[in-house]
Amino acid sequence: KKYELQLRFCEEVIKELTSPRNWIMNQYFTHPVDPVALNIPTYFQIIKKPMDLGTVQTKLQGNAYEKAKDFEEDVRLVFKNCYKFNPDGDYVNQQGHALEDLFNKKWAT
Ligand SMILES: Cc1ccc(Nc2c(-c3ccc(O)cc3)nc3c(C)cccn23)cc1
Repeated sequence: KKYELQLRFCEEVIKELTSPRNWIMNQYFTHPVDPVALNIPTYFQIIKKPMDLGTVQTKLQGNAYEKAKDFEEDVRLVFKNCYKFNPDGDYVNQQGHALEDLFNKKWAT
């Protein structure tokens, strides 16, 4: 029972993070980074564990997360990758922090 409730909460949170209402912030994080499209050939040398919020949502729907902690870890990996690749002050970095703030607010409730 407890597990289903946790899972439903994760669904609510990922829905909010990927909502078109938050497109300004989340557009960089809802799909896997495409190093060819973005002309960043070194991306996979810098980012060893790529992750994006679309993949998190697919994993959640496919029951790939044993517990909420595993879900949280993947969400935080998206932000960690963003800060590693996009230097402090860069626009995409700032959008990552803004989206992470939203996540922390929802996750803490
Ligand atoms: C030359 C250059 C510099 C910065 C970026 N960042 C960036 C990223 C990105 C997101 C998450 C992430 O972990 C890494 C990169 N996504 C984008 C998009 C969708 C458009 C423009 C820039 N974007 C792209 C190319």
